[in-house]
Amino acid sequence: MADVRLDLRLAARQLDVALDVPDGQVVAVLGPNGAGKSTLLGLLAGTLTPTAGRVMVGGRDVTRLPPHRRRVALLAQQPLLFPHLSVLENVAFAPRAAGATRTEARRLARERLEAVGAAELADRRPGQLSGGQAQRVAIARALAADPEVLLLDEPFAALDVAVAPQLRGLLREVLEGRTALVVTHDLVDVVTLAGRAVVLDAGRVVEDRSVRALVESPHSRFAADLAGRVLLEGTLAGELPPGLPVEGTVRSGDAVLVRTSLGPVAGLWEDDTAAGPGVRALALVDPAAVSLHREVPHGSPRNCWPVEVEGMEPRGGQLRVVARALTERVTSPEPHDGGIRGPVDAPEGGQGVRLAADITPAAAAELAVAPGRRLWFVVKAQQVRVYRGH
Ligand SMILES: Nc1ncnc2c1ncn2[C@@H]1O[C@H](COP(=O)(O)OP(=O)(O)OP(=O)(O)O)[C@@H](O)[C@H]1O
Repeated sequence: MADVRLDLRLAARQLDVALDVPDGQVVAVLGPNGAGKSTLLGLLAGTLTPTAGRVMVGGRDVTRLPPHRRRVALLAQQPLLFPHLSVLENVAFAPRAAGATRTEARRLARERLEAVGAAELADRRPGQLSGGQAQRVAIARALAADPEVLLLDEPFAALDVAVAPQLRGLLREVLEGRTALVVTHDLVDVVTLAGRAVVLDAGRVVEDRSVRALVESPHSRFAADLAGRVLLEGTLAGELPPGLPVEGTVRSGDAVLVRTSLGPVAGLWEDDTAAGPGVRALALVDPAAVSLHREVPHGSPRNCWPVEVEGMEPRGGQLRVVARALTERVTSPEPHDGGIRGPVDAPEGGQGVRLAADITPAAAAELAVAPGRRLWFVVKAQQVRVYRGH
């Protein structure tokens, strides 16, 4: 195994990424469509050539080396096996190309097939394999090349959901202690395979943190979506809800207001660092903490957003209601309880912010939730986590 250090630009695709991956670390590479994930893997594997920069693998500069001399193996979404060769010959191909004798290459191929639970498939042709079997063979082939770095491009995307868990287990074993980059859109892959997550957007790294930190306190909308949360960006407001004993500097656990495109959002500052008005802040809303109402409810400090329902989808035993915020915004009107008195018009741009609430099917039926229906999304200030943005 080896570490990877890269600092690459590819002008034609507006990619500019620098990344160091220590020996033995598995990094999930995430980001929206067109962010540059596959381009990054292509540059590492050697199928694309950078405009500038370099790739180091274990201290070797491989930037100008052809793919087969990099010791970097790419496992693609489709297994891409040679159709005219048997499974054994497919796996033996890489060691053969690297100079092993026919006997030695075949012995190694059998060993690799054994390791991925596909020994009995050795004599078949790729056309006689299921999708999951073919992907096992592709894993064996990638390993047979004895790579120092493994690249995986959405390895389960083309597979039946029923097959993915077994292969994920296998891949987890295979990746143990290896240096690898895994491109995926799947949260399950991220948490089971990787310790670190890098989020790309428009060819740049926008987040680079531990998987745990990423899903707990996402900084990008993409990471928040992945973690099933709603992220509202803004700045800490200068004035605080009346009655709350917080002035000026804000410390962990304090009640705060964040000015967002939805208007002021009330939450709790949960950041190790103290902050003051004007600091860039992120408010994280857990859809499980959001309730739906026909009317604005009264009570403890709450954020209340009028919304128009867009749709619903099953989520565990719940229904996730996705809705767009409408313009005006109101929070509970009692002056004594620290709520923001309303109604308050949300600034331009607030309309259209997408919010989500997880409710029981019974509640959905009771409220007659359906696309186009106007309701109130309500979340207690105490359940909105606020932390520093970048
Ligand atoms: N073969 C190509 N020729 C020219 N431009 C391309 C090519 N493939 C991708 N691009 C462009 O390069 C940029 C990065 O694309 P890339 O495929 O790396 O994104 P991605 O993050 O892998 O997306 P996805 O999640 O959709 O696979 C995009 O702007 C895309 O339109």
